Amino acid sequence: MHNSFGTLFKISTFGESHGPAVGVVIDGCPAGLDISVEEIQQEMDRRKPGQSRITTQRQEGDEIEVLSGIFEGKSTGMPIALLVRNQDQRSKDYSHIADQFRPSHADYTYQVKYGHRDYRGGGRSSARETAARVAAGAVAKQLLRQWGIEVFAWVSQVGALALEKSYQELDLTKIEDSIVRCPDLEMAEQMIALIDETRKNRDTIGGVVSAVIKGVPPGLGEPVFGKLHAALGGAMLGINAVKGFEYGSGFKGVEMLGSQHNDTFYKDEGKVRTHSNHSGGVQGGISNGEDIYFRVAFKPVATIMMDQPSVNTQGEAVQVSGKGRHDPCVVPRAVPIVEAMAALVIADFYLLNQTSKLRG
Ligand SMILES: Cc1cc2nc3c(=O)[nH]c(=O)nc-3n(C[C@H](O)[C@H](O)[C@H](O)COP(=O)(O)O)c2cc1C
Ligand SMILES: C=C(O[C@@H]1CC(C(=O)O)=C[C@@H](OP(=O)(O)O)[C@H]1O)C(=O)O
Repeated sequence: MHNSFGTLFKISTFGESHGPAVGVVIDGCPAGLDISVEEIQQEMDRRKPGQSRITTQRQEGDEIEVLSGIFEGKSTGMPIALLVRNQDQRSKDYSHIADQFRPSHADYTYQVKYGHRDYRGGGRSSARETAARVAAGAVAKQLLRQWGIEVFAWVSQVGALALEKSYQELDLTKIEDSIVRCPDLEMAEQMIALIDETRKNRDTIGGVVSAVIKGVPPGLGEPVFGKLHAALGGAMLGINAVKGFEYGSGFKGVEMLGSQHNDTFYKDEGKVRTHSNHSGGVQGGISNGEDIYFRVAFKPVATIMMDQPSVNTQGEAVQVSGKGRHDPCVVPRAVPIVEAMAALVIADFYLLNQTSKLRG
Protein backbone atom coordinates (compact mmCIF):
# COMPACT_ATOMS: atom_id res chain seq x y z
CA MET A 1 0.00 0.00 0.00
CA HIS A 2 2.86 2.38 0.77
CA ASN A 3 4.56 2.95 -2.54
CA SER A 4 4.93 6.69 -2.18
CA PHE A 5 7.35 8.92 -0.28
CA GLY A 6 7.32 12.61 0.61
CA THR A 7 4.64 15.21 1.31
CA LEU A 8 5.06 18.04 -1.19
CA PHE A 9 7.88 16.68 -3.36
CA LYS A 10 6.21 13.30 -3.57
CA ILE A 11 7.38 10.20 -5.42
CA SER A 12 5.78 6.84 -6.25
CA THR A 13 7.91 4.08 -7.70
CA PHE A 14 6.76 1.01 -9.60
CA GLY A 15 8.18 -2.10 -11.23
CA GLU A 16 9.75 -5.44 -10.43
CA SER A 17 13.32 -6.54 -11.07
CA HIS A 18 12.39 -9.08 -13.74
CA GLY A 19 9.30 -7.28 -15.08
CA PRO A 20 9.44 -5.10 -18.20
CA ALA A 21 10.51 -1.86 -16.47
CA VAL A 22 10.96 0.14 -13.27
CA GLY A 23 10.05 3.79 -12.90
CA VAL A 24 8.94 6.74 -10.83
CA VAL A 25 6.27 9.43 -10.85
CA ILE A 26 7.31 12.68 -9.16
CA ASP A 27 4.34 14.78 -8.10
CA GLY A 28 5.02 18.27 -6.77
CA CYS A 29 8.18 19.39 -8.52
CA PRO A 30 7.79 23.18 -8.94
CA ALA A 31 7.32 24.38 -12.52
CA GLY A 32 10.11 26.15 -14.36
CA LEU A 33 13.04 24.14 -12.98
CA ASP A 34 15.75 23.59 -15.60
CA ILE A 35 16.14 19.81 -15.69
CA SER A 36 19.13 18.20 -17.37
CA VAL A 37 18.26 14.65 -18.43
CA GLU A 38 22.00 14.10 -18.94
CA GLU A 39 22.55 14.73 -15.22
CA ILE A 40 19.79 12.27 -14.34
CA GLN A 41 21.57 9.74 -16.58
CA GLN A 42 24.90 10.35 -14.81
CA GLU A 43 23.27 9.39 -11.51
CA MET A 44 21.74 6.29 -13.11
CA ASP A 45 25.19 5.28 -14.38
CA ARG A 46 26.68 5.61 -10.89
CA ARG A 47 24.08 3.14 -9.54
CA LYS A 48 23.64 0.72 -12.43
CA PRO A 49 24.58 -2.95 -12.16
CA GLY A 50 27.50 -4.29 -14.19
CA GLN A 51 29.52 -1.08 -13.71
CA SER A 52 32.70 -2.74 -12.39
CA ARG A 53 34.15 -6.08 -11.32
CA ILE A 54 33.10 -5.51 -7.68
CA THR A 55 29.36 -5.25 -8.46
CA THR A 56 26.69 -7.63 -9.75
CA GLN A 57 27.38 -8.58 -13.37
CA ARG A 58 23.80 -8.04 -14.55
CA GLN A 59 24.22 -5.78 -17.60
CA GLU A 60 21.69 -2.96 -17.66
CA GLY A 61 22.05 0.29 -19.60
CA ASP A 62 19.57 1.97 -17.23
CA GLU A 63 18.83 4.54 -19.87
CA ILE A 64 16.28 7.01 -18.61
CA GLU A 65 13.13 7.72 -20.64
CA VAL A 66 11.15 10.86 -19.83
CA LEU A 67 7.45 10.15 -20.27
CA SER A 68 5.97 13.38 -18.95
CA GLY A 69 6.39 16.59 -16.99
CA ILE A 70 9.47 18.05 -18.73
CA PHE A 71 9.08 20.29 -21.79
CA GLU A 72 11.82 22.26 -23.54
CA GLY A 73 14.21 21.37 -20.71
CA LYS A 74 11.99 22.67 -17.90
CA SER A 75 9.56 21.10 -15.45
CA THR A 76 5.96 21.95 -16.36
CA GLY A 77 4.52 21.51 -12.84
CA MET A 78 2.78 18.33 -14.04
CA PRO A 79 3.72 14.84 -12.81
CA ILE A 80 7.21 13.88 -14.02
CA ALA A 81 7.27 10.22 -15.07
CA LEU A 82 10.66 8.56 -15.60
CA LEU A 83 11.11 5.01 -16.88
CA VAL A 84 13.94 2.50 -17.18
CA ARG A 85 13.37 -0.69 -19.16
CA ASN A 86 14.78 -3.96 -17.81
CA GLN A 87 16.95 -5.69 -20.42
CA ASP A 88 19.06 -8.38 -18.81
CA GLN A 89 16.79 -10.43 -16.56
CA ARG A 90 17.82 -14.09 -16.05
CA SER A 91 14.80 -15.47 -14.25
CA LYS A 92 15.96 -19.11 -14.39
CA ASP A 93 18.50 -18.22 -11.67
CA TYR A 94 15.48 -17.94 -9.37
CA SER A 95 13.39 -21.03 -10.33
CA HIS A 96 14.79 -22.89 -7.30
CA ILE A 97 13.48 -20.25 -4.85
CA ALA A 98 9.90 -20.25 -6.19
CA ASP A 99 9.05 -22.42 -3.18
CA GLN A 100 12.12 -21.83 -0.99
CA PHE A 101 13.28 -18.90 1.09
CA ARG A 102 16.77 -17.44 0.85
CA PRO A 103 18.03 -16.69 4.36
CA SER A 104 17.88 -12.95 5.13
CA HIS A 105 16.36 -11.85 1.82
CA ALA A 106 12.68 -10.82 1.67
CA ASP A 107 11.36 -14.14 0.26
CA TYR A 108 9.77 -15.41 3.48
CA THR A 109 8.29 -12.09 4.65
CA TYR A 110 6.73 -11.28 1.25
CA GLN A 111 5.29 -14.83 1.09
CA VAL A 112 3.85 -14.74 4.60
CA LYS A 113 2.40 -11.25 4.14
CA TYR A 114 0.85 -11.63 0.66
CA GLY A 115 0.61 -15.40 0.15
CA HIS A 116 1.94 -14.83 -3.37
CA ARG A 117 5.18 -13.26 -4.57
CA ASP A 118 7.15 -12.51 -7.70
CA TYR A 119 10.21 -14.60 -6.84
CA ARG A 120 12.03 -13.68 -10.09
CA GLY A 121 15.02 -11.61 -8.99
CA GLY A 122 13.27 -10.88 -5.70
CA GLY A 123 10.52 -8.94 -7.54
CA ARG A 124 10.01 -5.60 -5.86
CA SER A 125 12.24 -6.42 -2.90
CA SER A 126 15.20 -6.23 -5.30
CA ALA A 127 17.47 -3.20 -5.13
CA ARG A 128 16.58 -2.82 -8.82
CA GLU A 129 13.72 -0.62 -7.52
CA THR A 130 16.27 1.89 -6.24
CA ALA A 131 16.98 2.87 -9.88
CA ALA A 132 13.64 4.70 -9.74
CA ARG A 133 14.56 6.48 -6.52
CA VAL A 134 17.91 7.56 -7.96
CA ALA A 135 16.14 9.03 -11.01
CA ALA A 136 13.83 11.04 -8.74
CA GLY A 137 16.72 12.01 -6.48
CA ALA A 138 18.59 13.37 -9.51
CA VAL A 139 15.69 15.78 -10.13
CA ALA A 140 15.63 16.71 -6.42
CA LYS A 141 19.39 17.40 -6.56
CA GLN A 142 18.86 19.84 -9.42
CA LEU A 143 16.16 21.61 -7.39
CA LEU A 144 18.45 21.76 -4.35
CA ARG A 145 21.22 23.28 -6.43
CA GLN A 146 18.95 26.31 -7.09
CA TRP A 147 18.88 26.82 -3.34
CA GLY A 148 22.65 26.31 -2.90
CA ILE A 149 22.32 22.87 -1.29
CA GLU A 150 24.61 19.92 -2.19
CA VAL A 151 24.72 16.30 -1.06
CA PHE A 152 27.84 14.10 -1.05
CA ALA A 153 28.09 10.43 -0.06
CA TRP A 154 31.06 8.07 -0.11
CA VAL A 155 32.17 4.66 1.14
CA SER A 156 33.85 4.98 4.53
CA GLN A 157 34.00 1.32 5.57
CA VAL A 158 34.06 -2.17 4.02
CA GLY A 159 34.08 -5.02 6.53
CA ALA A 160 36.55 -4.00 9.26
CA LEU A 161 38.45 -1.61 6.94
CA ALA A 162 37.32 1.78 8.26
CA LEU A 163 38.33 5.25 7.18
CA GLU A 164 38.99 7.12 10.40
CA LYS A 165 39.20 10.56 8.77
CA SER A 166 36.39 13.09 9.19
CA TYR A 167 34.77 14.45 6.05
CA GLN A 168 36.61 17.77 6.47
CA GLU A 169 39.90 15.88 6.06
CA LEU A 170 38.78 14.12 2.87
CA ASP A 171 38.91 15.36 -0.70
CA LEU A 172 35.29 14.78 -1.71
CA THR A 173 36.11 15.53 -5.36
CA LYS A 174 37.84 12.11 -5.42
CA ILE A 175 34.74 10.01 -4.63
CA GLU A 176 34.31 8.92 -8.25
CA ASP A 177 38.03 8.24 -8.75
CA SER A 178 37.79 4.63 -7.59
CA ILE A 179 35.27 1.87 -8.34
CA VAL A 180 34.54 1.49 -4.62
CA ARG A 181 33.78 5.25 -4.18
CA CYS A 182 36.10 5.84 -1.23
CA PRO A 183 37.84 9.23 -1.67
CA ASP A 184 40.98 8.05 0.15
CA LEU A 185 42.54 6.22 -2.78
CA GLU A 186 44.96 4.12 -0.72
CA MET A 187 42.12 2.86 1.44
CA ALA A 188 40.05 2.36 -1.71
CA GLU A 189 42.64 -0.11 -3.04
CA GLN A 190 42.50 -2.12 0.18
CA MET A 191 38.69 -2.14 0.13
CA ILE A 192 38.63 -3.35 -3.48
CA ALA A 193 41.08 -6.15 -2.64
CA LEU A 194 38.88 -7.20 0.30
CA ILE A 195 35.72 -7.27 -1.87
CA ASP A 196 37.60 -9.26 -4.57
CA GLU A 197 38.76 -11.81 -2.01
CA THR A 198 35.28 -12.12 -0.47
CA ARG A 199 33.70 -12.66 -3.90
CA LYS A 200 36.28 -15.37 -4.72
CA ASN A 201 35.24 -17.13 -1.51
CA ARG A 202 31.61 -17.05 -2.79
CA ASP A 203 30.70 -14.80 0.14
CA THR A 204 29.56 -11.20 0.69
CA ILE A 205 30.59 -8.35 3.00
CA GLY A 206 28.98 -5.23 4.54
CA GLY A 207 30.03 -1.61 4.73
CA VAL A 208 29.24 1.97 5.68
CA VAL A 209 28.25 4.91 3.48
CA SER A 210 28.91 8.35 5.02
CA ALA A 211 27.24 11.51 3.77
CA VAL A 212 27.19 15.27 4.24
CA ILE A 213 24.56 17.78 3.13
CA LYS A 214 25.98 21.28 2.71
CA GLY A 215 24.15 24.58 2.42
CA VAL A 216 20.93 23.66 4.23
CA PRO A 217 19.46 26.87 5.68
CA PRO A 218 18.35 26.96 9.33
CA GLY A 219 14.69 26.14 9.93
CA LEU A 220 14.04 22.92 7.97
CA GLY A 221 12.22 20.21 9.91
CA GLU A 222 9.07 19.97 11.98
CA PRO A 223 9.34 20.21 15.77
CA VAL A 224 7.57 17.06 17.00
CA PHE A 225 6.43 14.71 14.24
CA GLY A 226 8.52 15.09 11.13
CA LYS A 227 11.84 15.93 12.72
CA LEU A 228 14.44 16.38 10.02
CA HIS A 229 16.85 13.76 11.37
CA ALA A 230 13.98 11.28 11.82
CA ALA A 231 12.93 11.77 8.20
CA LEU A 232 16.51 11.30 7.04
CA GLY A 233 16.84 8.19 9.20
CA GLY A 234 13.55 6.80 7.87
CA ALA A 235 14.68 7.43 4.31
CA MET A 236 18.02 5.71 4.90
CA LEU A 237 16.55 2.75 6.78
CA GLY A 238 14.17 2.35 3.83
CA ILE A 239 17.08 1.48 1.54
CA ASN A 240 17.58 -2.25 0.94
CA ALA A 241 20.09 -3.98 3.24
CA VAL A 242 20.43 -1.03 5.67
CA LYS A 243 20.96 -2.02 9.31
CA GLY A 244 21.98 1.22 10.97
CA PHE A 245 21.76 5.01 10.84
CA GLU A 246 23.53 7.59 12.97
CA TYR A 247 23.88 11.33 12.55
CA GLY A 248 26.18 13.90 14.11
CA SER A 249 28.20 12.38 16.93
CA GLY A 250 25.95 9.28 16.74
CA PHE A 251 26.81 6.33 18.99
CA LYS A 252 30.28 7.76 19.70
CA GLY A 253 28.65 10.74 21.42
CA VAL A 254 27.79 8.63 24.46
CA GLU A 255 31.49 8.58 25.37
CA MET A 256 31.61 12.38 25.67
CA LEU A 257 30.63 14.72 28.49
CA GLY A 258 28.07 17.47 27.97
CA SER A 259 30.84 20.04 28.34
CA GLN A 260 32.66 18.40 25.41
CA HIS A 261 29.61 17.63 23.33
CA ASN A 262 27.80 20.99 23.41
CA ASP A 263 28.08 23.00 20.21
CA THR A 264 28.75 26.51 21.49
CA PHE A 265 27.38 29.44 19.52
CA TYR A 266 29.09 32.47 18.02
CA LYS A 267 28.14 35.15 15.56
CA ASP A 268 29.84 35.17 12.16
CA GLU A 269 29.04 38.05 9.81
CA GLY A 270 25.47 38.31 11.01
CA LYS A 271 24.94 34.53 11.04
CA VAL A 272 24.62 32.42 14.17
CA ARG A 273 27.11 29.54 13.87
CA THR A 274 28.46 26.83 16.18
CA HIS A 275 32.15 26.14 16.93
CA SER A 276 31.75 22.36 16.83
CA ASN A 277 29.00 20.33 15.13
CA HIS A 278 28.29 17.24 17.22
CA SER A 279 24.59 17.94 16.61
CA GLY A 280 25.10 17.06 12.96
CA GLY A 281 23.34 20.21 11.80
CA VAL A 282 20.02 19.37 13.48
CA GLN A 283 18.73 20.47 16.90
CA GLY A 284 15.21 19.76 18.11
CA GLY A 285 14.45 18.19 14.74
CA ILE A 286 15.19 21.48 12.93
CA SER A 287 18.26 22.33 10.83
CA ASN A 288 20.57 24.94 12.39
CA GLY A 289 22.43 25.90 9.22
CA GLU A 290 25.54 23.76 9.88
CA ASP A 291 26.47 20.75 7.72
CA ILE A 292 24.17 17.77 8.18
CA TYR A 293 26.26 14.61 8.29
CA PHE A 294 25.36 10.99 8.89
CA ARG A 295 26.40 7.37 8.42
CA VAL A 296 24.47 4.41 7.03
CA ALA A 297 25.41 0.78 7.77
CA PHE A 298 24.75 -1.90 5.13
CA LYS A 299 24.73 -5.61 5.90
CA PRO A 300 26.50 -8.23 3.78
CA VAL A 301 24.33 -9.25 0.79
CA ALA A 302 21.97 -12.11 1.63
CA THR A 303 22.38 -14.18 -1.53
CA ILE A 304 25.62 -16.11 -1.18
CA MET A 305 26.93 -18.81 -3.50
CA MET A 306 26.96 -21.59 -0.92
CA ASP A 307 24.48 -23.98 0.65
CA GLN A 308 22.67 -22.78 3.77
CA PRO A 309 19.86 -24.38 5.74
CA SER A 310 16.37 -23.03 5.12
CA VAL A 311 12.74 -24.15 4.72
CA ASN A 312 10.38 -24.28 1.76
CA THR A 313 6.78 -23.02 1.50
CA GLN A 314 5.63 -26.36 2.94
CA GLY A 315 7.81 -25.79 5.99
CA GLU A 316 10.18 -28.64 5.07
CA ALA A 317 13.91 -28.34 5.71
CA VAL A 318 15.96 -27.64 2.57
CA GLN A 319 19.44 -26.48 1.61
CA VAL A 320 19.40 -23.30 -0.46
CA SER A 321 22.24 -21.70 -2.37
CA GLY A 322 22.33 -18.45 -4.35
CA LYS A 323 22.60 -18.60 -8.12
CA GLY A 324 23.35 -16.02 -10.77
CA ARG A 325 24.69 -12.51 -10.46
CA HIS A 326 24.84 -10.68 -7.15
CA ASP A 327 26.70 -7.83 -5.50
CA PRO A 328 29.53 -9.07 -3.26
CA CYS A 329 29.19 -5.75 -1.36
CA VAL A 330 26.48 -3.15 -1.91
CA VAL A 331 28.17 0.03 -0.70
CA PRO A 332 29.82 1.18 -3.96
CA ARG A 333 26.39 1.26 -5.63
CA ALA A 334 24.60 2.45 -2.49
CA VAL A 335 26.44 5.81 -2.60
CA PRO A 336 24.14 7.39 -5.25
CA ILE A 337 21.09 5.83 -3.52
CA VAL A 338 21.97 7.48 -0.19
CA GLU A 339 22.51 10.80 -1.98
CA ALA A 340 19.18 10.44 -3.80
CA MET A 341 17.17 9.67 -0.66
CA ALA A 342 18.83 12.57 1.20
CA ALA A 343 18.08 14.95 -1.68
CA LEU A 344 14.43 13.84 -1.72
CA VAL A 345 14.04 14.50 2.01
CA ILE A 346 15.70 17.92 1.89
CA ALA A 347 13.72 19.02 -1.21
CA ASP A 348 10.49 18.00 0.51
CA PHE A 349 11.36 19.75 3.78
CA TYR A 350 12.51 22.89 1.99
CA LEU A 351 9.15 23.17 0.23
CA LEU A 352 7.30 22.39 3.49
CA ASN A 353 9.24 25.11 5.29
CA GLN A 354 8.07 27.70 2.78
CA THR A 355 4.53 27.18 4.13
CA SER A 356 5.44 27.27 7.84
CA LYS A 357 5.19 30.97 8.68
CA LEU A 358 3.97 34.29 7.33
CA ARG A 359 6.84 36.18 5.81
CA GLY A 360 6.77 39.93 5.38
C1 LIG B 1 22.78 -1.37 -4.19
C2 LIG B 1 22.24 -2.65 -3.61
C3 LIG B 1 22.48 -3.83 -4.27
C4 LIG B 1 22.01 -5.04 -3.77
N1 LIG B 1 22.30 -6.20 -4.42
C5 LIG B 1 21.89 -7.38 -3.91
C6 LIG B 1 22.19 -8.60 -4.56
O1 LIG B 1 22.82 -8.61 -5.61
N2 LIG B 1 21.73 -9.74 -4.00
C7 LIG B 1 21.03 -9.77 -2.82
O2 LIG B 1 20.68 -10.83 -2.34
N3 LIG B 1 20.74 -8.63 -2.18
C8 LIG B 1 21.14 -7.44 -2.70
N4 LIG B 1 20.81 -6.27 -2.06
C9 LIG B 1 20.06 -6.32 -0.80
C10 LIG B 1 18.61 -6.77 -0.97
O3 LIG B 1 17.92 -5.97 -1.90
C11 LIG B 1 17.94 -6.74 0.40
O4 LIG B 1 18.70 -7.44 1.32
C12 LIG B 1 16.54 -7.35 0.37
O5 LIG B 1 15.66 -6.45 -0.27
C13 LIG B 1 15.99 -7.67 1.78
O6 LIG B 1 15.82 -6.50 2.50
P1 LIG B 1 16.62 -6.16 3.86
O7 LIG B 1 18.01 -6.68 3.70
O8 LIG B 1 16.58 -4.65 3.92
O9 LIG B 1 15.90 -6.83 4.98
C14 LIG B 1 21.27 -5.05 -2.57
C15 LIG B 1 21.02 -3.84 -1.90
C16 LIG B 1 21.50 -2.64 -2.41
C17 LIG B 1 21.24 -1.36 -1.67
C1 LIG C 1 19.51 -5.53 -10.93
C2 LIG C 1 20.06 -4.88 -9.95
O1 LIG C 1 20.69 -5.46 -8.86
C3 LIG C 1 20.17 -6.69 -8.39
C4 LIG C 1 19.80 -6.51 -6.93
C5 LIG C 1 19.43 -7.81 -6.31
C6 LIG C 1 18.71 -7.78 -5.02
O2 LIG C 1 18.32 -8.86 -4.54
O3 LIG C 1 18.54 -6.68 -4.44
C7 LIG C 1 19.78 -9.01 -6.91
C8 LIG C 1 20.44 -9.11 -8.23
O4 LIG C 1 19.41 -9.30 -9.18
P1 LIG C 1 19.51 -10.25 -10.48
O5 LIG C 1 19.70 -11.64 -10.00
O6 LIG C 1 18.22 -10.04 -11.19
O7 LIG C 1 20.67 -9.76 -11.28
C9 LIG C 1 21.18 -7.81 -8.55
O8 LIG C 1 21.71 -7.86 -9.84
C10 LIG C 1 20.05 -3.41 -9.91
O9 LIG C 1 20.45 -2.88 -8.87
O10 LIG C 1 19.65 -2.78 -10.90
